[in-house]
Formats: sequence, structure tokens, C-alpha cells
Amino acid sequence: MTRKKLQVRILDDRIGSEIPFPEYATEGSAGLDLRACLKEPLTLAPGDTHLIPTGLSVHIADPALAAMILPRSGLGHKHGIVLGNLVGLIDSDYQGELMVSCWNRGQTEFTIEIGERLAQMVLVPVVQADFEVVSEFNASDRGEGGFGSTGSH
Ligand SMILES: O=c1ccn([C@H]2C[C@H](O)[C@@H](COP(=O)(O)OP(=O)(O)OP(=O)(O)O)O2)c(=O)[nH]1
Ligand SMILES: [Mg+2]
Repeated sequence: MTRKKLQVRILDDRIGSEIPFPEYATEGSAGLDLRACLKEPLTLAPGDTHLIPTGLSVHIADPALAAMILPRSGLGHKHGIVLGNLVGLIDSDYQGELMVSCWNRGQTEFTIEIGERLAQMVLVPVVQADFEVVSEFNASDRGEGGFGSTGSH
């Protein structure tokens, strides 16, 4: 197993005690759960979106990496708590606090407790593009077909 060293700053002194430090839940987990670093519980009414601090910042530093913030399936499916931006992308040069945009897309209010696991962060490889402007592409099997062009089933 290869792990990447990732610099992290702890911005709230409750992290590591009252609010656990993020860790992989199992050996095979892809994501690190990010927790709500709130001063008090926060109730999201149906339709509400709130930007919630995590109490942590990371500096990925390597442009060949990024982090994605993804919803947790249980919160999203059972309680309608997903991300206001659908997916969060953390740039390798971002040094600010990791924030989670929480959107209650459900029909009932939901209370986010202090330290609740809200979302998960996944480190992903990135390839930056170097655009080469051309007038034509070499022909491919698909060509310009998309959006269902290969049939309805
Ligand atoms: O869920 C998220 C999404 C983004 N960010 C931080 C890290 C990211 O590197 C930065 C900018 O995000 P993005 O590029 O998606 O937002 P933008 O609206 O394009 O803002 P900017 O103009 O700052 O790039 O905000 C978070 O903390 N949480
Ligand atoms: Mg941006």
C-alpha cells in the first residue's frame, strides 16, 4: 500500500479530542470522513444550504494530485444531505480551511451535530492539459455522436 504524505493544519483545538481527526475507516477505504467543526448543532431546513467548516486545512502541493469532496451515501440516501456544489474539488495549491457545502435536498429538517461526519475526501491523480489547437481530429469510431447515440438500451 502506498500512502502520500499530506501536510495538514489543525485550525480548531477540539480536533483530535472532541472532534476526531480524519482517518480511513477501514484498510480499503477510499475516503477520509470530514467532520462538522461547529460551535453548536445546526438545523438545516428542507432546501437549506450551509457552508460548514472542518477545522482543517491541507496543502496538497503536488499539481498532479487533487482532492475531491464527495457525499456520504448514507446521509445522502437516507436523509437527503448532499453537497451544495454536488462535488467539491480541492486544488493542490489551496491552503484555506476545508469547507463542506451541505444541502438538505430532502423533505424534512436535519440537525448536523458537532463532529458529525458530513462528507468524504478522496485524493485523486490529476493530469493537467497542454492544449494543442488543431483544425481536424483523426477520425474515431464514435466521431461526434453522444448523448445516447449508441442506442436506447
Ligand atoms: O467543497 C469545496 C470546494 C472547494 N473548496 C475550496 C478548495 C478549492 O481549491 C477552492 C476553490 O474551489 P473551486 O475552484 O471549486 O471554486 P471557485 O468557485 O472556482 O473558486 P475560486 O475562484 O477560488 O477558484 O475552494 C472547499 O473547501 N470545499
Ligand atoms: Mg476555481
